[in-house]
Amino acid sequence: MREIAAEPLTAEAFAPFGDVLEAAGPYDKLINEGLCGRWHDRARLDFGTGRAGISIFRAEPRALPYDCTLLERHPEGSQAFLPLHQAPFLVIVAPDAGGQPGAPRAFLTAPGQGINLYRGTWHGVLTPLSPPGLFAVVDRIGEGANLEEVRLEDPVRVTG
Ligand SMILES: NC(=O)N[C@@H](O)C(=O)O
Ligand code: NI
Repeated sequence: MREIAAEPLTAEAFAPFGDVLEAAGPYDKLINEGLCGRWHDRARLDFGTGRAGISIFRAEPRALPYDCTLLERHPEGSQAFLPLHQAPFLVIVAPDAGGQPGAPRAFLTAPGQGINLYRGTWHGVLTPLSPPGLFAVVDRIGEGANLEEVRLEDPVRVTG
């Protein structure tokens, strides 16, 4: 069993895997009569031959240390997880290594952060760490297979 420590999620560290969505730094536009900041167009969405869909996920909370036994990717589209709460959640990603996941990395979100996984990024499934585990998910709706799963021969234990 490999062991890795979860890192704080930052846009820089996550850049090879996707976007971090947060109201951080100066807003791009002030709208609604000056009553709303807009952090504009902050994610690289890609739905290939499909279309964008918004779904609601209610995922069972897990606990740290967390044993990750499966990684997956969506070859046909990006996937964004936008928490409908302010609780941190766990994000596990990995680079591609010849069509298989490479060395995994784990990130702990700050309250209010969401993520957008780039099309084809290896990742663990949605992993909340506290109830209610509610998220809006923006991903591809379309024909054809869009899920590749790899069960890890050497699971990864993620510590806090
Ligand atoms: N399968 C599904 O809709 N969700 C996963 O892709 C996930 O990353 O949680
Ligand atoms: Ni996924």
